[in-house]
Amino acid sequence: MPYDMIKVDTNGAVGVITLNRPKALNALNTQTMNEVVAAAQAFDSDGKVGCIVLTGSEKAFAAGADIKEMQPLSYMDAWSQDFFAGWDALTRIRKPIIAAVSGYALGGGCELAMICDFIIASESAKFGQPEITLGVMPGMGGSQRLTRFVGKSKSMDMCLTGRMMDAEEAERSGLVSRVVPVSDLMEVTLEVAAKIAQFSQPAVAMTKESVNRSYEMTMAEGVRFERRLFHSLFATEDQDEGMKAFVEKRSAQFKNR
Ligand SMILES: CC(C)(O)CC(=O)SCCNC(=O)CCNC(=O)[C@H](O)C(C)(C)COP(=O)(O)OP(=O)(O)OC[C@H]1O[C@@H](n2cnc3c(N)ncnc32)[C@H](O)[C@@H]1OP(=O)(O)O
Repeated sequence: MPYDMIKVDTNGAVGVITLNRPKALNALNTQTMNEVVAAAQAFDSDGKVGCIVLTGSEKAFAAGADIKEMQPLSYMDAWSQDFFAGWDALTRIRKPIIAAVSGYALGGGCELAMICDFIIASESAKFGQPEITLGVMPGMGGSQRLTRFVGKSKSMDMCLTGRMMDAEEAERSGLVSRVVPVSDLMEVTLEVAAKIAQFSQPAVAMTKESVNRSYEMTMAEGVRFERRLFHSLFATEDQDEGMKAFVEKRSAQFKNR
């Protein structure tokens, strides 16, 4: 599929999706959404890809949903299209998606980064949910995901004032997993993604599923769910290979089966 709003590439076993609307600071319109989802689905079904990276530019990961596209919408337009529901498809991608964020990650940009499995930020990253300044509110999951990441108090502060959080505050609050210098962002993120991609794909996918389920289940249900997935991995050749390789003091050669 030809892409206009994104660039798609691979780096070894890592699939890389780069938002590419620099003049609009990677504002997320419907076409961008459709292309990101299509590219992520293609990587998800490509057996040679073990991990996906989603990134933007140095100035902006994404400055939000495209305000110029949204501005003329009526309630009926938004409701009948179930506007933004298309992004939910990303939550069904089974391979890990890492967001590599530099510059602005605002509104839908912050929400898109949070849909990913974890966020690596550069020192220039700025996160925010400024929808309140536009007379609306987060609509791509921000009020829910941000609250789970940073807690009620800070989430209320961010969503109700529209203020931005810098990378240092985002790391301290648990929104991002690590902060690196701007010039190192892609190198570090690709290294992290390549490390994940070398592991058994079924084990990685089930680990992702299990961590994500912790948001939706009670502790007791979640622990039972984890244990069932753990048991099922003993049906894979990779469990046999991984443990045999440890005992034999050699590197495991996973076959993703
Ligand atoms: C998904 C939901 C439901 O949660 C909703 C949302 O995401 S609403 C959008 C939330 N985002 C914002 O409100 C941020 C809007 N942008 C800005 O405040 C500023 O652009 C900035 C602070 C990020 C950067 O400022 P500056 O460096 O001065 O650049 P600008 O000249 O403002 O922008 C350059 C260029 O990009 C266009 N742009 C920026 N953001 C958006 C956007 N979200 N939608 C559409 N277009 C955007 C901006 O209009 C400029 O283009 P031109 O007007 O020069 O053609």
